[in-house]
Amino acid sequence: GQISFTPGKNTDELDAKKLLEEYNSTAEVVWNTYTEASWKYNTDINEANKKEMLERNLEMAAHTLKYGEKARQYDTADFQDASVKRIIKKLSDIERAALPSAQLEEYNTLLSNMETKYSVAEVCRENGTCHPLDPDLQKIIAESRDYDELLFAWKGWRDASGKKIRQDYMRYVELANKAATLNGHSDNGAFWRSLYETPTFEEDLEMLWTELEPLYKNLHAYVRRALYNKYGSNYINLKGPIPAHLLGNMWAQTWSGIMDLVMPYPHATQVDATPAMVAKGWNATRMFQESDSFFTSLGLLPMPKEFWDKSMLEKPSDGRQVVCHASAWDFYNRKDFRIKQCTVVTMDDLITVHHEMGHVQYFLQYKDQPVSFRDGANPGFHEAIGDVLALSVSTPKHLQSIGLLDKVENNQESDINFLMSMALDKIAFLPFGYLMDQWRWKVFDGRIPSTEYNKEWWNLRMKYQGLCPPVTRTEEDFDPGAKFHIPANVPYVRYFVSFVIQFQFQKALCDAAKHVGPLHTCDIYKSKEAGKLLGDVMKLGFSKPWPEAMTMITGQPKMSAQPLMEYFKPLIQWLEEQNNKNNDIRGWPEYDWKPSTNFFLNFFPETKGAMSSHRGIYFVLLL
Ligand SMILES: C[C@H](N[C@H](C(=O)O)[C@@H]1CCCN1C(=O)[C@@H](N)CC(=O)O)C(=O)N1CCC[C@H]1C(=O)O
Ligand SMILES: [Zn+2]
Repeated sequence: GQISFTPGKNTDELDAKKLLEEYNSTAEVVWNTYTEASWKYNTDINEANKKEMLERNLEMAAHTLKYGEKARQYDTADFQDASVKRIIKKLSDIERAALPSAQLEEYNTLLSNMETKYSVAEVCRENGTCHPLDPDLQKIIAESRDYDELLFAWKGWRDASGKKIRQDYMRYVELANKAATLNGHSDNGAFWRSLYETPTFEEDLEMLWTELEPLYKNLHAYVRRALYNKYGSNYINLKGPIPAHLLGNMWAQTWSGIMDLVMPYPHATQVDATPAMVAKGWNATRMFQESDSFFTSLGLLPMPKEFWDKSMLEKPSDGRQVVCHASAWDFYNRKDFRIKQCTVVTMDDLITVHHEMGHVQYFLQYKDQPVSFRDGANPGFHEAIGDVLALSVSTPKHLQSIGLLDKVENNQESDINFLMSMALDKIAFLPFGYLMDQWRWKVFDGRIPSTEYNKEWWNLRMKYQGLCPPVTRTEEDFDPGAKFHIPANVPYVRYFVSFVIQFQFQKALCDAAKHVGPLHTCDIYKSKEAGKLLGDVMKLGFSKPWPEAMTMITGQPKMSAQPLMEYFKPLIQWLEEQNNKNNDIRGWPEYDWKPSTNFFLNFFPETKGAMSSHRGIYFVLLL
């Protein structure tokens, strides 16, 4: 047929293949050098390490620019090799390397400053003790049942973190958008969405949310009732939003921290393995070994020696400042893979261990792909792997088999207890996973101007999560900046995608493992068939469009909420009955209700406990 080509473009496929070989071998060296410098900075925050990391980042950008410009010379329309076409297309988007060098330096400096401010932020009491997020403030938010102590941690963290990066963030948005437009995108949000290669991506997400919202509203109503029983009508309105600091997590993104307040049947099987982990002297290494054993039980790959030698599995006690937010690292030399996690010995962190180990398993499985393909089929796939295995590990049966639960019964009440604990993480998360990038996409495309950053943040928190701030917020605040992924410039809708597809994967793997019975009781431990399904998809990396990978696992190419709804079916019915029995409405129509605020405590949190003393009275006299 007619040979089509763009005048002046190179259509020589062999040429292109040679270019890609050169790109791949040089990229491994440049990316490895940068990643080592980034690791050094993340595990020892100081000016020297920051300087080195920024320099290596510029070298990496120069490499991206050089090969990006070469890649753009090709017209691949008539190429035979689909992989060559796919890599040329990916290289042609050079992201931040498109910025003029002065702006690239400014951009990289902004990013490292924002992430550092977040990572070193702490909240100090009047008596001089200061609390970092990890582990102090997270522990208070998860364990305290004192409304004002929770407010101290919640407000303190936002004052110490988000508030401090608002200016940086405004400039970051400008530069991120400039880089995106220089690469042909309308804005940075459009660039982020393009990674899914799905023209109907936003509509697909909205449809999934529409299907899942009723589950969330039933859970929200039930939890609101439990919090009403605990904190009373001054602080909880049964027809209104829930104050955001009462859900057991600093961002109210998962609610398993308040399982004790919502436990359906206190006398049936317990589900929290934390006490047993502590009693049996588990430490971080033990938690990672347990996870490694689960992966290898499926026939997947063990962690290499470098992983155990070079990872940072606990918060250092030698005074070094580190980025504590857990993360998994690929060093792009096919040998070196690490996790950095300030691990604490809790069930919640055992789940995070599996999440991070899922990333490293993916790194290991695709390590022999060209660097351009060393990514998830889509970002949601990368987030789902570890969580799928954690669905099996979390079952009471599996926890008992590893000595973390003693009494396990097979009855309806125990089932409901288990499903409630899972719903507090998986269903509670959905609106948060969805709203994070709803906010950012609107910031990038200009629908949210910087004068309304915080107002629109709380509008979305109200609309999707049915939460309200416990104290008045203004545009002096910057609450989105109090969540790691915002200063760290990490997209978030990947987690919403993951929380949906991980149940599709679980259903498919449980079928492969010949599981019989309800989906929520499935434990794929030791199933080589399940492991093969997952391993074969991970080996592909980013080499094929994700619907092909989805079809390899589930037999069909689309995201679907059905398996998640099947998994939680028994609980959804139970919640409906409970909410009807309590005559509780679903939703928060009294959206402008506010919890009562104790004036002194909001402005003088240290006066907590000193209220009855002279100071309080003195203040009144002053007034
Ligand atoms: C605890 C977890 N840390 C992230 C993750 O593991 O995704 C870290 C930080 C940002 C990216 N990242 C990586 O490790 C990447 N290098 C992985 C990759 O290679 O793509 C995290 O942030 N989570 C887990 C559930 C919800 C969310 C949260 O806690 O809000
Ligand atoms: Zn992840």
